[in-house]
Amino acid sequence: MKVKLVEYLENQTAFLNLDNLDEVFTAQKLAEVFEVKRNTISHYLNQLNDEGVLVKINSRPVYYFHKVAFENQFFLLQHDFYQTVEDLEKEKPLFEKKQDLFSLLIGHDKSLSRSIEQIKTALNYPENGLPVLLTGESGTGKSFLVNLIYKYCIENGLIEEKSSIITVNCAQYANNPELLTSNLFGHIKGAFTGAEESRIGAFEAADGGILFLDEVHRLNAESQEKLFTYLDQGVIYRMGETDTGIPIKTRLFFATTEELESTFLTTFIRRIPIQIELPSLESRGRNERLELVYSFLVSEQRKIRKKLRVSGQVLTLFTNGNFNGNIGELKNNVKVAVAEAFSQQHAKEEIYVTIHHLADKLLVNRSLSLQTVNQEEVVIDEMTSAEQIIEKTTPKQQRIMTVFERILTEFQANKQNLSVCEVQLKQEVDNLFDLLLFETDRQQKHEMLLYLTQYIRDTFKQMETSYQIKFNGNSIYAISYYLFQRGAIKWYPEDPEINSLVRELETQIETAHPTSYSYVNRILELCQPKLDLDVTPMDKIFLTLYLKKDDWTKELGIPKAIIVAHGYATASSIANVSNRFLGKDIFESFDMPLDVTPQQIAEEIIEYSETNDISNGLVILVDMGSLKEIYQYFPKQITTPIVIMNNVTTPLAISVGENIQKKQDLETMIEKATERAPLDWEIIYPEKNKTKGIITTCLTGIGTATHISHLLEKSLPSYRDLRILPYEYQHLLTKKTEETIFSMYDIIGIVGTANPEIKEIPFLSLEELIAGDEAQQISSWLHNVLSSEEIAIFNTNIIRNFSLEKVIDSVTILDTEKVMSEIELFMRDLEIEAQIVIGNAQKLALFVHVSCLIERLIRNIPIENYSGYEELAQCQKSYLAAIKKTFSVIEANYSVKIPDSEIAYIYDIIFRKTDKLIKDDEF
Ligand SMILES: Nc1ncnc2c1ncn2[C@@H]1O[C@H](COP(=O)(O)OP(=O)(O)OP(=O)(O)O)[C@@H](O)[C@H]1O
Repeated sequence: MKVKLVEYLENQTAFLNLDNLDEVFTAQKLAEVFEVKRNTISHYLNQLNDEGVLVKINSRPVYYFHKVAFENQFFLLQHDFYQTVEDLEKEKPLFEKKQDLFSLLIGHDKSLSRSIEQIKTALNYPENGLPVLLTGESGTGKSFLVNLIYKYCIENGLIEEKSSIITVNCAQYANNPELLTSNLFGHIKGAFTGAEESRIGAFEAADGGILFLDEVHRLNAESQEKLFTYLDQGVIYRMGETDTGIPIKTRLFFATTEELESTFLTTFIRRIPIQIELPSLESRGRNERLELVYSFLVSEQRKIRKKLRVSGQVLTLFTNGNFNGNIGELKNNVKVAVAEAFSQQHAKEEIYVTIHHLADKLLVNRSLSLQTVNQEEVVIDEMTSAEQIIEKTTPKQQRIMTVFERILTEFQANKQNLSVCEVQLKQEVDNLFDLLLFETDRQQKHEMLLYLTQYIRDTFKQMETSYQIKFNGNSIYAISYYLFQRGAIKWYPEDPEINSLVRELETQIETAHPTSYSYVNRILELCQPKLDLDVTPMDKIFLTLYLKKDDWTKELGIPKAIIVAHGYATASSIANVSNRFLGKDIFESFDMPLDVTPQQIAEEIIEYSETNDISNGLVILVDMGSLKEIYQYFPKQITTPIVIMNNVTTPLAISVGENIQKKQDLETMIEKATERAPLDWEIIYPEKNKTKGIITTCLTGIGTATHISHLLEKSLPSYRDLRILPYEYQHLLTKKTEETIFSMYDIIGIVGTANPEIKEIPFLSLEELIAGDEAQQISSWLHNVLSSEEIAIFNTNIIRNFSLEKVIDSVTILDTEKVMSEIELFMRDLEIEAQIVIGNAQKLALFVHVSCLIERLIRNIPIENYSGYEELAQCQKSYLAAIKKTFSVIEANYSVKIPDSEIAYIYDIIFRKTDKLIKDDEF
């Protein structure tokens, strides 16, 4: 009875109207429906309310409805009990989710969102829509998608309800091409031996509906020809009929698992304007794979009708497994595992799926050894939906969404003028991040969180080195927690009005804080591939508002100031209060563990000074400990005066901050501070001897520069007196030795993929290093740093570590062997096409550059600007065209598109290196 009652209410709730609540939701009416006493029903209803299954509205009469069904249909509810409908309506979000049939597709809001947009465009195209070709490996959901399209067409009145969807799998007719033609186009009597009657084919059967040709690359010649006639003229000819064509209106969908390079497909593709590639399971994000697993488990639970408990390890293996048969194979594996568990435990109340029920293949999978995120086990009963499981594992998501909605509402209410409401928006974001910081239990050693924090920390370090900035220590945690909690948020406004509101806000934020915005973009760009992020404008808005600072730039001409204190938030709160009081972000803060040693404090400060422009001095406020102890660890490379003061308090920080703002000299500042209260202080003046450093750099960004630096570090026998410093190429190129790094270190050389042309500093190109001829050059830089034995070791290591394979292997995630053979092919084609001979050095450079380039394209972060492109394009049209043409090998193999800017960089590598600009007419 109780189960029936839930089922009944679940169905009814889907039709609930809050403005006019139906009496089927009252105990009275339900008692009538179930033909039991009102008291009995009331008892069950209240019990189900206590269990959180039903929501109760305590008005007159009292209403009960199904919570999950309500949430699926309308909006999320925070409680199970409300005094009135109005109370409940207060939780109604500003922007309701719009559902359509395609939302049944997992990935509709992620990997498939662009494809669904394209499909809708094709379907709604005037007259009869446009034909669409779906490509993708087996099991990626091509048939599933076409069936949904059919339902969508009916639901939206694009085709009539009675019209059909006809599917023909062309591969099934491999041995009987005639039959395929006849089945598709029909035949007239006598068309071939045995054709005793005229027959219609699939085209005619699908007239007014949808025709889906699966494995279309197996179409025989005759059918191809007939298909082209249909595509060009809209008529078909039955077999044996040449005169009268039959006009047909069917919406055509094709699918193929083949690469689009066979001759037939090439001719065919020209006639099909829309091609959609369905992503392989592996290329879908982790969250999306998890969603698929949950939804398959839920549907299995519905079949066995028993409580299903699934171990975390099983979920991890399903999510990370290697399934060549993609979603189809994953689905089968889930089915088999549940069936296996069920057959062993069918007498039990609850079926527990563990790794013992998995196919062996899954267990030998590499994923088991990968220390990736471990899922928590889930329990699924008849009331659990896949969305619920996802939601349960990520409860804070809702808050993030609510804050985002509030921000949008605020922005809208202020006539979309950021300058008027920025303070409130910033406040909202700060509160949210504070909440995430304080409510996310740091002890909760969630693998994912640890991984995220570590990765964000590394990313920040990278950014700090390349941009010479310093992030607040807390922001590493705040951003990691944000990304952790935000996880798989699916909500992204589909409503065009809200969408444009979001864009408008993003644009205004970008205009108001271009530097912070560009840092945020860079952070997200660096994190996106590693963290499986689905970056939305919401992230950019949140993070820019959170991180924005007025003094990212260096031209303030005042000393930098930091507060270092023991305790979880002591330093950051003094810094926060002081900065707010001073109206400027004067202080950075370092929260140190209680047991930190003076040496660690010194190291933290040294690191800060390495990555920040401290040429105007550095003021350090600490809370305790002997200053002498701290500064004895300061190395020789400090080139600027440093002030250290002890016993930091908020009033002291404010006083120092005020003097910093007034640009007082350091001695005066100390004098003023000591007037307030006695305190210990020290000033350290710089010595001349700086630590030596080698810069690594790369045209294509700091990522590759960092990889190169690791290889160099690995080659060094000791790392004591030499630092390897990855650095942004563009900064070196424009600022040369004015960059702070040169005042911090005695730079003895630069290694990289492009020469930043700094006169005073020797440069060694990566390809020279790989070629090995110039290895001595780098060791000659090291004479004063390493002993001769160490140099010998270094030389051997360099030869080993800088082999071409090693370099490519370490700079990209690609399959080195495969990518090398493709680049080789590309270079050969290019030599033929452009009638040139590419020198060995350029070849080495191309190997490294192009493999990084392929990876960038796969990750969708190409370099999009190339200064002077117009001019280059005019003078070197044919060479650029030749590169572009030969590059199509790589484009096709990786399904990527290469932008003109990247072509220009390749041009540079091949031609500019030789320093002779070849005129087009020589070509
Ligand atoms: N986006 C999706 N969301 C939920 N289920 C999906 C999705 N895509 C595919 N599936 C499921 O995966 C299974 C395999 O999909 P489908 O048979 O459509 O693949 P296919 O690409 O047509 O494969 P083949 O080329 O082998 O015919 C289907 O049972 C479908 O239920």
